[in-house]
Amino acid sequence: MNDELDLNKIREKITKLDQQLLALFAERRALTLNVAKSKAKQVRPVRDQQREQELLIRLIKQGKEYGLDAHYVTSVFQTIIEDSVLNQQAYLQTLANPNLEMPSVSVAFLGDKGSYSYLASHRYFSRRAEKLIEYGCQSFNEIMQQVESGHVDYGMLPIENTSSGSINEVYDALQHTNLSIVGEITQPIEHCLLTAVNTSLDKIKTIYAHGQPFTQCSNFLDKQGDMRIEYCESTADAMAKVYQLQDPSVAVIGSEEGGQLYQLHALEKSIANQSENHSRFILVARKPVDVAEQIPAKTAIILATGQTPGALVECLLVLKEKGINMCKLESRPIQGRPWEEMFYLDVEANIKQLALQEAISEITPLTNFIKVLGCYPIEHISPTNVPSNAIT
Ligand SMILES: C=C(O[C@@H]1C=C(C(=O)O)C=C[C@H]1O)C(=O)O
Repeated sequence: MNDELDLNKIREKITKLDQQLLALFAERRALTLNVAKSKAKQVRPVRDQQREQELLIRLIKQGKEYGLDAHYVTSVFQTIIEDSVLNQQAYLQTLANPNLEMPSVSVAFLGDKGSYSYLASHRYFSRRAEKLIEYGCQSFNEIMQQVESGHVDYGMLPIENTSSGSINEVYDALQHTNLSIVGEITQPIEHCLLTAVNTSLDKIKTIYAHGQPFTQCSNFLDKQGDMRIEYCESTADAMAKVYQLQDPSVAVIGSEEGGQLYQLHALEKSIANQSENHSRFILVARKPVDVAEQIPAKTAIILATGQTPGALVECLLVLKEKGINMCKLESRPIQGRPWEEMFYLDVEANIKQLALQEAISEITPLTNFIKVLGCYPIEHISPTNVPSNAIT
């Protein structure tokens, strides 16, 4: 056969090219680490969106010469840049906190292998530690206790989801802990219906899952008619159970990636109510971290105001006056004090910034209680857009 159309030969060439691409990705990554070292010396911000935009416009133009679509080139390079920025941030964080540089770290999370918290932990530490010691827990309180007692270094806790909202249990646990928030990560949640054996949707009679995925897939479940629902402590527990049963009438809601660890396969994909389904996780530790000046930071604060009219507004006005952006406001009841609320605020500022320190000093007398829960690098990298005339 003509060599050009010999499938095995073509695939061999593709395999070789892919390997070369990987080597080039790694070489680029190493160069961007040198960029981070240079920025550390000059105290320049990690992100330079003007440089990113120039680079994207040039690549789109060059891509067109190779017959490559502008959207394809943009999305590939946005992913590469996101990795480069996050890697530089992780490097600068270890410079600012030399004690964080450890060959192995231990992390407690909800569930076992395959849970969304497990996937988030692995993704978070893939840039930060060579070895991850996993500690699966049965509840959020157990995670907190494991970190508080020094049994593990970190705890990974889901705090909000784009479709089901805030995770109240975690907010409540934060009221009673001395742990600090030291990091965050946003994990795409891609719910699938997974089964252990070959089967079809009409045969499924029982679904195992954690409460959160149930809420997030309510539209899909409503359409399925009569199905028994078995609530589990975690997605990983649910997956282990379904693997053990090897039954064509049972299924579990979980990620395809997590399911692979239990030899489960997807019967239905993308079953969440919202197609863009993400969970934000926070990482807690016994000691706070310093956030390097070159990195955008977020500070989490909890406070309780008196029952006077406008007390919260007064606090928020201080932030406005200091030019500090609040990116989240959540309220939760205070146990034992009916109708009183604890407010959780996330602000886009570093606790080392004078403006935030002054704001906290001015807010304190307006409150009955105030505590900084932690200051940590913003892990979300919004992609730099290119002008539409560069694409067309
Ligand atoms: C590598 C740099 O840092 C960041 C990452 C970039 C990249 O990966 O190309 C570009 C600009 C910066 O946002 C740089 O400043 O050159």
